[in-house]
Amino acid sequence: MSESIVSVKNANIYQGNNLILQDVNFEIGPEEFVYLVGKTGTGKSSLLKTLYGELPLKEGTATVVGHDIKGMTWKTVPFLRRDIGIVFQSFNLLTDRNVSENLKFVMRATGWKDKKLMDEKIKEVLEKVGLSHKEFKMPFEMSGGEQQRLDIARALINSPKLILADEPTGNLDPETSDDIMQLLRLISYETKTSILMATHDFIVINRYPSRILKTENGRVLDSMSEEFEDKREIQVDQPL
Ligand SMILES: Nc1ncnc2c1ncn2[C@@H]1O[C@H](COP(=O)(O)OP(=O)(O)OP(=O)(O)O)[C@@H](O)[C@H]1O
Repeated sequence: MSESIVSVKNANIYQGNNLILQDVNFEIGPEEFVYLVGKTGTGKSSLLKTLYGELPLKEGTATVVGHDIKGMTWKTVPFLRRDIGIVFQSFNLLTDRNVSENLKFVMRATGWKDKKLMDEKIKEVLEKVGLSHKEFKMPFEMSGGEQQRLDIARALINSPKLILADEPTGNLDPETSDDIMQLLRLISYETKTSILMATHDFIVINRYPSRILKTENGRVLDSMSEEFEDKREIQVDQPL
């Protein structure tokens, strides 16, 4: 695999002192779309949080878009966050600010200053997610699908090479989930962004098949590995 976007080697993932996943090894290449599946409580969010610097990496190594995750501090995490996009199940929008202000908040926090450039970028990302002309809408005036589109627009502000998405369709009905999946896949394709997406949504996985990482029994299984093919352990034909 050429230059990895994510590289995790012999990593142990902890919540506090509790070991959640051990000896985690995988790489994600440019433009790859990878699902992260597994039963509830098996460590999907913990793994993602470690990759975006919310949980410390105590053992092993991980590189995310060129950032060494080990030893990250509150001072260095913002540099990592500038280079990745994060999409949440619960959208995490500022409910008292409109669409444009939600985007500007992130822009200011990540060093944007030029007003004209900011307006241009806002127009560009809103167009990309299908929210053109909605810049003055408040989150409560928008449907769940529109709020998720705004969350995705926010993740795209700094043109990241990687999006980490934690159950982005978890709060949406099947039709809206499908729209959001199409959008994420389009973004991955058009903007050459790698995406690692945690999901329980087996309908989505079967409809848009792609590589799968599965958390199970304290390990991460990789559908690309020979071990996985031999054992045929990952079957996503039922709710996870
Ligand atoms: N803030 C926390 N403090 C302590 N333990 C936690 C915390 N968050 C999660 N855990 C524990 O870590 C383990 C893994 O949880 P995690 O949220 O990573 O799983 P998950 O696969 O993402 O689950 P879900 O599919 O329900 O989101 C669980 O045993 C959980 O109870």
